[in-house]
Amino acid sequence: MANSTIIAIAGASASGKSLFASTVYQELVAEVGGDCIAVLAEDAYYRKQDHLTFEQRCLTNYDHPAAFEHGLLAEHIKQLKAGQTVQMPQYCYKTHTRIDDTITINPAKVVLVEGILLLTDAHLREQFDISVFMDTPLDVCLLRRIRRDMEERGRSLDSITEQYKNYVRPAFFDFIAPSKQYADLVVTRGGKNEIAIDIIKTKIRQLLAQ
Ligand SMILES: Nc1ncnc2c1ncn2[C@@H]1O[C@H](COP(=O)(O)OP(=O)(O)O)[C@@H](O)[C@H]1O
Ligand SMILES: Nc1ccn([C@@H]2O[C@H](COP(=O)(O)O)[C@@H](O)[C@H]2O)c(=O)n1
Repeated sequence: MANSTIIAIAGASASGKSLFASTVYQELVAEVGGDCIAVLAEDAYYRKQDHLTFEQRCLTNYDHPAAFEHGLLAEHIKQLKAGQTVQMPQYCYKTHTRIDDTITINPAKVVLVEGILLLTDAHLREQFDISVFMDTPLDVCLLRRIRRDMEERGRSLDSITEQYKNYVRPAFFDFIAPSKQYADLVVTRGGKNEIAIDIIKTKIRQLLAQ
């Protein structure tokens, strides 16, 4: 299957990107089937850090573009567009590195890609047909991140606070907020904005009908 449409969903950490992408995916996949739509996560492309100790990995700045293998993500998007299957890496936030398994992603007419720094990279931007920016207020993102990182990513309140002050907040102002200019659509209120979800679903249905 060639000529896929690639839809990027960017925005701050815990702005609702994953929820937005998975809601669109789940609601459409029931209707159109798994062959038509696929999801990639930028987080899956965090660099492998097997050569570092756990203590060293805790010091990495995970909000800087250098933390990601964006070249591999761009390559995978190109392969999907060319009708080829890719092996998306799997990432573990508890060990701060990839696990050995991969997830097979088959080419699909519409591919959703979600992640914090997607719109900051010119090579990636060239691959996107539609770009969405989740414009959730930063204090709301922080509250959601604290809860999520404690419940799902094995973090303490102290470690979340330190990482937020040193890396997450500065990266939002240095990289993420300036990348909003590249978005076609800006979504407020996070991953449960039903009107925005419906707009993207309607656009995808149109693409699938072509
Ligand atoms: N509009 C919303 N209302 C309530 N909770 C939300 C909303 N959007 C996202 N969340 C919750 O906030 C947390 C972060 O959302 P997530 O989609 O993982 O963000 P991101 O992928 O941008 O980091 C999750 O626990 C998610 O369920
Ligand atoms: N080992 C890691 C890797 C990443 N992070 C944080 O994840 C954020 C991006 O993922 P979202 O789902 O929140 O968009 C990013 O802000 C990193 O700080 C981490 O804490 N540990």
